[in-house]
Amino acid sequence: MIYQGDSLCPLTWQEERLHLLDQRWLPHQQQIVVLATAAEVAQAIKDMVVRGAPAIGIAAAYGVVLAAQSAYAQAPPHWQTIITADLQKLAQARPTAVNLVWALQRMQTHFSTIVADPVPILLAEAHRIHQEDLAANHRMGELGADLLPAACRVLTHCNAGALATGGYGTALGVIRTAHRAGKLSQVYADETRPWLQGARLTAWELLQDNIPVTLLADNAAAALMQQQRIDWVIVGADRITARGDVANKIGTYGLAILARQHGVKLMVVAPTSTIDMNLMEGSAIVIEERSQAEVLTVNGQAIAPVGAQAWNPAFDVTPSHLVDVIVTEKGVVTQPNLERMTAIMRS
Ligand SMILES: CSC[C@@H](O)[C@@H](O)C(=O)COP(=O)(O)O
Repeated sequence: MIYQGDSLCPLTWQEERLHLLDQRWLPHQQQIVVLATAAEVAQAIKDMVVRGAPAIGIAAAYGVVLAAQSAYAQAPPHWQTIITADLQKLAQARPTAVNLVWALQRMQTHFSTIVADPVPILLAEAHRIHQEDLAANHRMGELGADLLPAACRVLTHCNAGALATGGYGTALGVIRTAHRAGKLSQVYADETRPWLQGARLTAWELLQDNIPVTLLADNAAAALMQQQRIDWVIVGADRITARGDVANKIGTYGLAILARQHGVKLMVVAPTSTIDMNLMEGSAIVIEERSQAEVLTVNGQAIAPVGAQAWNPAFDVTPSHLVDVIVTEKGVVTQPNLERMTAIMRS
């Protein structure tokens, strides 16, 4: 297991290498993968060894350090030209989470000022991106928990926890803080088919912190809300547009509709690095489609007849009018729209 201070963390930089806690094998095995090249980092992001929007961004930042390390060793004056292909590989690893290109752009802002060995400067920036994300999560945890009533019953979807971020988590950061404050009476987690982030990662992560969790098959959420057993749905995001439309794990949109129908509130918790002010409409967000095998098999075992096909979008888009509140590290946006999103980004 990897820790940042007292926070579980999916990745760390040690001895000039990126170490990842391999999320494909949790909760049964805790394997660490050690990566030495940017191409390996891009592949690890594609394969979901590391996943979750902020964690993907942080991993990509360290990927740039690995690219620069190798390019500078090869031909010092030409390192920036040599790493172009690596930067492209990293940028294309997964399309939906904007944190990936956000982190790459942030790393590249230093390129024009670097005159000698780029590694110390780029490594310092990657560490900063990581630490800022951790701090943002703690802040969002406080802001989000403040919005919850006493004895609150919450439902979360996918894994927007320490494992998906630089540590502590976004949606799970709010749940952690609220739990510590004694404000939660029940935490439900959707199993989150097909990759089972909820069953495998969220349930594991919460139990590591001794936070009791009740797992739901995704299709049980409607009945739970109908029985008035949920007060807030709390989720993370992969990309939020300028008017507040939210791309997040497939199934979030369905939960948002259910929540509105049953008078349940929807909270989206995401750092400003997840907000893409260049896009207005959620329909413009590129939604990753993953392999059919993720739906047709479980643990490598077929669960459907040979010949069945599957559609496997990794994310969906929830329109802003179904979102009650977006919590960022800069503050809270209620009933998000362009004006309010612009104001928070400028604050
Ligand atoms: C803080 S993580 C926010 C999102 O990235 C999370 O909710 C999510 O959808 C993760 O999807 P994944 O496909 O596991 O990378």
